Amino acid sequence: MNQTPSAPAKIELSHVTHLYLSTTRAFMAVQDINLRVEEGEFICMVGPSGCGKTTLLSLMAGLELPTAGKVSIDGTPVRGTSRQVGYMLQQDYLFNWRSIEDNVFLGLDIQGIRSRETEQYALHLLDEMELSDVRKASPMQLSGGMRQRVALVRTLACQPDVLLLDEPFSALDYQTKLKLEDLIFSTLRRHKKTAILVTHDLSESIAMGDRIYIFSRNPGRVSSEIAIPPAIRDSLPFDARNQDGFQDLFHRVWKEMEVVSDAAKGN
Ligand SMILES: Nc1ncnc2c1ncn2[C@@H]1O[C@H](COP(=O)(O)OP(=O)(O)OP(=O)(O)O)[C@@H](O)[C@H]1O
Repeated sequence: MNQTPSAPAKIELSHVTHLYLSTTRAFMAVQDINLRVEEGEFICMVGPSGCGKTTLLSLMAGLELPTAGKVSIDGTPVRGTSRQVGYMLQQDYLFNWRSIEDNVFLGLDIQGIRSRETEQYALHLLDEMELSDVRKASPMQLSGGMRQRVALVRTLACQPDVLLLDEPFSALDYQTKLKLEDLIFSTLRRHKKTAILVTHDLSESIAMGDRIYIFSRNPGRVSSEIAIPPAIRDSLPFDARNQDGFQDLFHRVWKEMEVVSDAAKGN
C-alpha cells in the first residue's frame, strides 16, 4: 500500500478473459476483468457460485494462462507458477503419514529451497501459529483448525509475497473460523503479505478485507468494488464486526449480491 499510483501494482489484471476449451465447447468463465492490487493489500473476492473466482486465482497463480488480456505481478506478466505466489485451498492436503513439521518441510523440498535457515523459519512460523507442541504429531491427531494453520505455515514457509486463499475457512466450525480469521489476518499483516481471499461469507469479506470485489456471472465480470473504511479495516476481524458502519456495509454488500444473483438467474 506504500506504492505511488504510477508504480507497477503487486497484482494487475488487465482486460482478462478466460475460456475453458473442451472438444465439444468453449466456455467463457470470465470476461474483461480489470483489477489492481497494491503491495500489502488484503483483497476479498465474493460473488455467486460459478462467477469465476477460482479461475481468477488460478490465473494469478499461473496455473492457467488467460485466453486474452494480461495478468502481471510486480509489472511482469505471469507465465507459469512461481515461488512468489502461495496458494492455499479449502482442503489442507496434509499427508497423515508425515509429522506436522515434515509436512511443512515438504513444501520447502518441493520448491528446492530446504536449508537449515528455511527450516528454522518454518519452525518459527509453527511457533507463531501456536503449533510448536504438535510439530512431531501426525495430522490425524489435529483438529480442522489446527490442520488449516499447518497448511498456512507450509505455504508461508516458502516465503511467497502473494497469498491466494480459496475459501480456507469454509470447512471449519464457526468459533474456530472466527479465531483463525484473527490469527491469519494478524500473521499476514505482520509479514506484510499481499493477500487475495475468496469467500462466500460476506461478513468475513468485510471483516478481513481492505477492499472487496463483487463479481457477477455468465460470464464472470467485476460488478463493483467496495473500499472498507479504516476503523473496520484496521481492527482484527472479530472486533471489526462490532465497529460502527459494519452492519451498513453488510447490507450494502448483501444487496449487491442479490442484484448479481438475480441477474444470473435471469430475473
Ligand atoms: N476446467 C474447467 N473446464 C470447464 N469449465 C470450467 C473449468 N473450471 C471451471 N469451469 C467453469 O467456469 C466457471 C467459473 O468457475 P470457478 O470455479 O472459477 O467459479 P467460482 O466463482 O470459483 O465458483 P464457486 O464459488 O462455486 O467455487 C463455472 O461455470 C465452472 O463450471
